[in-house]
Amino acid sequence: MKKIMMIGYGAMAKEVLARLPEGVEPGWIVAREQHHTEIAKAFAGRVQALTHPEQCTESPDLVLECASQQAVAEFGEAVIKRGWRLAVISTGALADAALQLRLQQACARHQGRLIVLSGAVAGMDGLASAREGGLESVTYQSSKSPASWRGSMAEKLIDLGAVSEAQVFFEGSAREAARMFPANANVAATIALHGIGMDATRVRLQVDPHTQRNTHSLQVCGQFGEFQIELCGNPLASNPKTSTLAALSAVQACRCLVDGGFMA
Ligand SMILES: NC(=O)C1=CN([C@@H]2O[C@H](COP(=O)(O)OP(=O)(O)OC[C@H]3O[C@@H](n4cnc5c(N)ncnc54)[C@H](O)[C@@H]3O)[C@@H](O)[C@H]2O)C=CC1
Ligand SMILES: O=C([O-])CC(=O)C(=O)O
Repeated sequence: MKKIMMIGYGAMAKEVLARLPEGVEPGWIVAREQHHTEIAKAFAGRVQALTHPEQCTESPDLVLECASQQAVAEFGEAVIKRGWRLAVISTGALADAALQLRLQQACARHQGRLIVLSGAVAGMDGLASAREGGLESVTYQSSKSPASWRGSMAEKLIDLGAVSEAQVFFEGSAREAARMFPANANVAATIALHGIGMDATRVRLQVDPHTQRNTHSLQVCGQFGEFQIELCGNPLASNPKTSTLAALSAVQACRCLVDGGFMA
């Protein structure tokens, strides 16, 4: 049996835990203290609730971050320094160049591993391949419902209750998008990390009052030619900001632990 450590106990973490493949079980969940009683009840004491990964006295087969950019900053280095494998979904944390460097250095020094999950988007394999030949431009647009943008910086840039047509309210780099919209624009960072980087990747964020879905459009031009991808993702019922596919990418990483498959 493979044992994972989950960081976070929100919408995505619960979805992933509910879909864990046979042969994988949670051993530890790092969560805020107010969730510890809920965790004890949900797993009848079989899972240890922790406030920090360092409280774990064994070695998880995989540490899965499904929490926040802040959690990556808070715990990432400690996890990697123990030589563990850390798969992150809050990839926008790596828009902090100093943090990215610290995590990379920790990997090199301690034989740990940092895995960038593909999350809510597809095509990261092709984008990474295209980079080998040289990329000219990478443009990403995210389009979501007003409900998906509530509670984010979008509320300062546009009146979400008053939009009657799809409207772009932010244009900038992946680095800016990931830092300004930590719960909504991790995909921008994921694309940047597989492609031409945080500053050269162009990002547009749109609110569309006529959709319930999270649509990710990617346009890539380079020496290889060009490709476009449009992915219309169903959000999780428990969090309209978060696409179901993002949770499934974490489930797939867990499946690789048991079937020996390739973990991107
Ligand atoms: N890469 C991608 O394609 C995607 C990434 N995401 C990101 O995944 C993460 C999880 O998403 P959801 O579960 O939907 O969010 P959520 O808000 O439903 O749950 C997050 C949970 O993590 C916990 N948490 C946050 N920081 C923590 C910390 N430092 N220590 C312990 N617990 C902490 C919160 O208390 C909360 O329970 C978010 O950062 C989100 O932006 C979401 C969708 C797609
Ligand atoms: O789930 C999505 O559609 C994308 C998302 O929240 C993110 O990029 O952070």
